[in-house]
Order: sequence, then C-alpha cells, then structure tokens
Amino acid sequence: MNGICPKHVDSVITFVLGGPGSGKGTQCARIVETFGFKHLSAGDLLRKEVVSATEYGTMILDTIREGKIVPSAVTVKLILREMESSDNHKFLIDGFPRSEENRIAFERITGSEPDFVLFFDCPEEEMVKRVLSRNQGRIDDNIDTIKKRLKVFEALNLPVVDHYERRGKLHRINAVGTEDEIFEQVRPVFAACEQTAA
Ligand SMILES: Nc1ncnc2c1ncn2[C@@H]1O[C@H](COP(=O)(O)OP(=O)(O)O)[C@@H](O)[C@H]1O
Ligand SMILES: Nc1ccn([C@H]2C[C@H](O)[C@@H](COP(=O)(O)OP(=O)(O)O)O2)c(=O)n1
Ligand SMILES: [Mg+2]
Repeated sequence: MNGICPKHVDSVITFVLGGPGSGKGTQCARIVETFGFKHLSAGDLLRKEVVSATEYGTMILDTIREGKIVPSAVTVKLILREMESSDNHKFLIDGFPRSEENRIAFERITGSEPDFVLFFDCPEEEMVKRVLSRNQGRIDDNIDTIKKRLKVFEALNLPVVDHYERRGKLHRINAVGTEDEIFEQVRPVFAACEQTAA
C-alpha cells in the first residue's frame, strides 16, 4: 500500500513495463475491466499534451518522434495530476518508468514505490510486427522509430526491470501467445493483490 497523497492513503500502485508493442495497453484494458484499476498510460498523457498544444507539446512530439524519453519531471507531473484527481485508489501506470531517471524522479517526487511491477517479456521481432500493424495513426509506429525505440528499451528500460527484479517486486509475463493466454498469467497477480487488500 502507498500513501502516495493525502487523498489516497491506501493506494495500490502497479507499474506496467515492456517494450513497444509488447501488449501493455491491451492487457491493461483487461486488468481494468476485471479488477477495476485506474489505467494511466504515460504515453497517452504525453500525447494529450501534444494534441492540446501545451507548453511542452512540441518538445514531447519531437521526443516521441525520435523514440527518446521525455524529461521525467514532465511525465511524473502528468501522472501525479491524474492520480490526485482520481476517485480510484488502484493505479495501473502503463509505460512508466521507462528509465532509471523516470524511476528515481517518481520516488523523489511522490515518496512512493510501486506495490508490484508487471513486465511483458516479448521478442523484438514480435514487437516490431505488432507495432507496424497497430494502425492507430501514431507518428512513432514506423520502422525507423521502432528501431530507435528498441535501442532505448534495451539501454534504458531494462535496467528498471532489473531494479524491480532485484527488489522482488517484478512479475515477468511471457507476452507471446493470444491475449487470453497472456491475461491468464496476469490474472493471478492481481487476484493475490485483491486477497492482500481484503
Ligand atoms: N497477444 C497479442 N498477440 C498479437 N497482437 C497483440 C497481442 N496483444 C496486443 N496485440 C496487438 O499489438 C499491438 C500493440 O499492443 P499494445 O497493447 O498497444 O502494446 P504496447 O502498449 O505495449 O505498445 C496492438 O495492435 C494490439 O492489438
Ligand atoms: N515514461 C514514458 C512513457 C512514454 N514516453 C514517450 C516515449 C515513448 O516512445 C512514447 C510512447 O509511449 P507508449 O507507452 O504510448 O508506447 P507503447 O505503447 O509502448 O508503444 O511516449 C516517455 O517519454 N516516457
Ligand atoms: Mg501502449
């Protein structure tokens, strides 16, 4: 349990990690409908800043186009704003942290760590195939950007996975198979969380 902010003294925080196209968003939708978590996609929050043409919009757009990671203070601020305005105290934070800088910024700003972390482990060729057939009109769903994103994933995201594995907080999910087969690996993790919270 986390006392992330006065409003949510008993909040549950889950980070959802995995490379581009590993199935984070898809599985988060299943977790939301089954276990009633609030889904916060860091990528979606950043894209909303671009669409709303806020002060960070252009920087975020350029960063996403290059497959790089937006400065953590921006992303953490967006996540925290959503958490503080939500009536739900169970949070599924999708696509975050994507670097040690992200992770440390979250801990420093919120004073909290996740209760547990999901990692969708997917081979690169499968991730590329899924991203290129995602058809969501995203500027980063192209072969050039996905190659850059995979390098960022390897260099910056995996150290975060190792960190939580060392702390015994990581649940590694085999992300190859049908959406149902993958969700059947996810379900017991959240069922156990419900037991603990009861
Ligand atoms: N198990 C799966 N098998 C095949 N395609 C999948 C699977 N899970 C998700 N997808 C598809 O792959 C693409 C990427 O999934 P998404 O959930 O957006 O991944 P992420 O959020 O990790 O980038 C989407 O088009 C989605 O419909
Ligand atoms: N913690 C994060 C999450 C996403 N971003 C940026 C960089 C990412 O390539 C894009 C897209 O993230 P998103 O999680 O939506 O991407 P996928 O669903 O994994 O394909 O947003 C970031 O800078 N920091
Ligand atoms: Mg996603």
